[in-house]
Amino acid sequence: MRGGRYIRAVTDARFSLAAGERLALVGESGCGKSVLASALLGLLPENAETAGSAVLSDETDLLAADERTLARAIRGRKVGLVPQSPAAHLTPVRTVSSQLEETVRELLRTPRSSLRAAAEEAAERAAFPVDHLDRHPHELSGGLAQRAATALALIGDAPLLLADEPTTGLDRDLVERTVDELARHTGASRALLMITHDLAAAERIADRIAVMYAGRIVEIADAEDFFGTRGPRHPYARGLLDALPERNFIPIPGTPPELGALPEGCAYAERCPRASSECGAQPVLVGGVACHHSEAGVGAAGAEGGAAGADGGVAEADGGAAGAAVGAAESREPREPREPMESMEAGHA
Ligand SMILES: Nc1ncnc2c1ncn2[C@@H]1O[C@H](COP(=O)(O)OP(=O)(O)OP(=O)(O)O)[C@@H](O)[C@H]1O
Ligand code: NI
Repeated sequence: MRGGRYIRAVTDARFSLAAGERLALVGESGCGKSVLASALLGLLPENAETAGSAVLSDETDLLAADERTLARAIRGRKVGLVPQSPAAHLTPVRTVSSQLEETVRELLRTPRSSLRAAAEEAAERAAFPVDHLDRHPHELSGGLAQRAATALALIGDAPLLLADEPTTGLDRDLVERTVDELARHTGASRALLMITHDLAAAERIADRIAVMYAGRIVEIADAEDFFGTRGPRHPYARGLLDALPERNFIPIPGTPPELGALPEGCAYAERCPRASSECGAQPVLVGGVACHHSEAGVGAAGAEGGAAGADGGVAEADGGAAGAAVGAAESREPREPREPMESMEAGHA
């Protein structure tokens, strides 16, 4: 960071993503979600450092790839990005058609004479109205700009879509429409990593939920369990759900810690109703939760603390071995459900 400060924006992020799976990464502002996404796309600033790996099923390591490989072979082709702010992502001075045509030409090598038809096809895929193709981004509503950006993200037929806050600033109706459209574009063989602080949007779309706090994934769970009767197991995740207006509407007291001044132990301890002296030691993610006092969940009493593996293969399949990953299938063929994992860590210098 400026002034020579070094912060670890993301630490020990471990997860897998199977072909066609939809994972929502949730957490409060500033917890490191976008840094994680940027790391996967090779879009971190020059002075950022990463460690570990993020491996696709064809063994491409997103963290090891150089800029040339990222630009030529990965972005758009293996990982499609649905941006946070479509209006800012689209080029203001060019029509939607010309931007689609350019991407079609680049990614699909479509001959000049067929570009317009290919752009129309790309538009239709994302439900962008063809009669708006000759408009400039500022002439579009928020929803249509989002569809234009989604159309661009889908052109390369990448097996993984990465959407960073795709619903920011949209009203509830539009949030639901956007999320449903993302669901339509993913799930068969195309996986989705959706970053959001909107838990309702996450619930609507995700198969699994990863909760991030102060740069770490503190819980990863099947969405059904997380939002259902079992509920979240990490006190922070529980707090997030309890804070929802449609649930208990009880905000979590306090604020997240500065990433530059994290405690040695659990970063949530100072806000946590369950904190004890044990929390001075960093809890590791075991069985899908990183907490010394994790909630056992309904009907599973006793899966406390260090009861590693009390939950069998729930947590990230690799049983807590160091390693994280994004695996997404390369082809449309069905794949085995879980990809191997490697570890990943990203920090800002
Ligand atoms: N380019 C950068 N240089 C220095 N620090 C950065 C940079 N980008 C992000 N950070 C820091 O990394 C931390 C994580 O930021 P990040 O943008 O990933 O949060 P986020 O979870 O995506 O939040 P939001 O929900 O607000 O988008 C923050 O403390 C932020 O200040
Ligand atoms: Ni962000």
